[in-house]
Parts: sequence; C-alpha cells; structure tokens
Amino acid sequence: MDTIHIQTESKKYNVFVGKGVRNQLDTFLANHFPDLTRILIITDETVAKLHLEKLLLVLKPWEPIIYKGPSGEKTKTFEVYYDALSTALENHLDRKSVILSFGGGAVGDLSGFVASSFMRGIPFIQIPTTILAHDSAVGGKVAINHPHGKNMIGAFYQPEAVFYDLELLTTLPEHEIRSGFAEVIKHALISDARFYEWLRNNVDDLNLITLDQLSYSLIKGIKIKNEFVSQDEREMGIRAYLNLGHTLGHAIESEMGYGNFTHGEAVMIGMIFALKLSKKLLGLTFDLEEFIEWVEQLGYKTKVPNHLSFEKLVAKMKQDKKSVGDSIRFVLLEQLGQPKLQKISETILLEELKRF
Ligand SMILES: O=C(O)C(=O)C[C@@H](O)[C@H](O)[C@H](O)COP(=O)(O)O
Repeated sequence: MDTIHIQTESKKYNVFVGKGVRNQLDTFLANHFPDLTRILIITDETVAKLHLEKLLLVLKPWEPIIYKGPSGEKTKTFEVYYDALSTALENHLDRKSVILSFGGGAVGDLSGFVASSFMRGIPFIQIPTTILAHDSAVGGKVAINHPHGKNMIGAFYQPEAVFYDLELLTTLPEHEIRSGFAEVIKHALISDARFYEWLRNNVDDLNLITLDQLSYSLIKGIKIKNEFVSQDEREMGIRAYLNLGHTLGHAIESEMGYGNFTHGEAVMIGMIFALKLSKKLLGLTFDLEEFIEWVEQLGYKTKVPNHLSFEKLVAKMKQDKKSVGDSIRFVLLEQLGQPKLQKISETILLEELKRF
C-alpha cells in the first residue's frame, strides 16, 4: 500500500492506494470516529451492482444506510442532492455520523457536497472506483451541476481520507478508462515533462495497461495535484492550472447534455484546443501532431462534436469559474510543465474554434 499525505490549509489527510485497501476502512473508522452514530454510503446503481457487497462486508458492524443515485454525471442534480439529504434526515444522521462516498468522480462530487451542507458539515470519506477519481477525490472540490454550467453549485470541502482500492478499478469500461486517463495526461502536461515522456513511451493501449503502470500513473497524478492544492486550496491562483482543458471541456459536456459525453473525453478535446492556442499565442514548442496521433491511438476524439454551435460553446465558456468580468481566462502552456492563465477575447475564441 502507498500512502500520500495531502496537506491543505483547512485539513491534512491521507490517500491510501493499493489492492484491497478498503479492508482497512473499519480500523480507520474505529480509530478516528469513536463516537460514530451512523454511516450513510452514497453510491450509484452501477457501482452498487458491481462492488457494494464487498464494501458492506467490511462495514457489517455499522449497518450502513445506503443511498443509490443514477450513474455518472446524471447524479449531480438538485433532485438527487435533495433526495440524498432527505435520506440522511429520514435516517437520523447527526453530527457524529459519517458519509462514505463510493463511486466515481460524480458520486464523489455529490457526496462531498451533501456532507459539506448537511447540518453545516459532517465528515466524509472518499472510496473512489474510477481512474478519474484520482483527480476528483483529492483536493476537496465538491459540487453539483446547473443547466447553466458544470459544478456551478458547490464548496471546497476536504474528505477525512481517501481509500483508493485498485481492485475496484478492474471492471471499468473502456470509455471510463479513457475519461480518467485524460486527467492523468493533464497532470503530466501541466507539471512534469518527464512523466509526460514516460506516459508517451509506455502507454499505447489503455486496455493493456498493467496494474503497476496504472498505480504509478495514479500516484504520480495525485502527488502533482497535491503540489497545487497544498499551496492554493481555494483556487485563488495556481490551482486554476489544474483546469487545463476544462474551459472548453465543461462547455462541451454541458452542450452535449450532462452524462452524454464523459468528462475526461471532453477535457481531452479542450486540452488539444488549449495546446493549439498555446502554440499560437505563447510560442509553445511541442509536437501537437504527434500528441494528437497518440491520443487518437488511445481512442480519444480530438475534435468538437460537429453538431455543437460554436457561439453557444463560447457563451458557456464565458460562465466558466475562471472568468473575471467579461474576460474568458484559459489555462495555456508556455512550455511543457509551465502553465499560464491567459485572457482570451470572445472574438479570438470564436475564430479559433471555427478553425479547430
Ligand atoms: O481540482 C481542481 O482544482 C481541478 O480543477 C480539477 C479538475 O480536473 C476537476 O474536474 C474539477 O472538478 C473542475 O473544477 P471546476 O472548478 O472547473 O468546476
């Protein structure tokens, strides 16, 4: 088992990564929550079907309450949030209760937001079941979506711990592996040219990635994320670099309808667009053609779906959380591993999108 220490201004906690780490959850709960009253597991239908029995085995003495939402991004709605809170209230959770988030990024975002707002905040623990969650389960961004934009209603609220059990990643469908791996590639691009080279040289088929390669990539990604989050928990500055590819990516997800295009796959298109802009505006020296060839080989789409309107995408990008006043701010790269926030006008964006 590997342990990564996350240190933010508001909280220090550990991410435990390894095969079977879920089996240590009962000891952790007994040690950290001696007065624990109730456990609410928030999960989704897919994860419940595949893995819930395994978790319940570990938690037997606590007889947890279970809330199952819809799978994927469709779980990050006001209705599901309200339902999950109702379940907590109807089952008499109190301030000595703990919420366990059991699922991918969407479940983690929903559960964390429920935990952050129930009785003004009760503890929660992340038990991720996807590759994407190496990013979303760490750093405390929790949220639900609004039809006007992704993650628009949320908080910064750190978990008590993250139990990243690699055994639970073996059932992921191909598009989920792709979605999660896009965030691994993002972590490399914004901070570590050597890690990027390693990925380029070692990963050419996501279906054949070994557990050792996956574990190395996830741990690297989590450590990179910690570097940003530990210095800037509430995204006043450098944390925004973790948003590479997300400005356009979120707009695509929103315009496609949440849940109809995976987060990471949309972010990959956003990253290619950002890299193109970086070459044009900042003189980034980077073989973009070779990058596109590589990610196409990994199964990613590299163009904006052609039925989407560029004008609507730009309107969505204007609502991005990095925007200030009327200006859209993009994360670009000066060079590999050197991100920069850059204001870009609506006119230029529209022109570049049309060319993209
Ligand atoms: O943790 C962060 O900070 C990130 O930006 C990581 C992103 O990969 C993640 O998708 C995040 O939830 C996006 O945040 P948002 O503030 O753009 O909604």
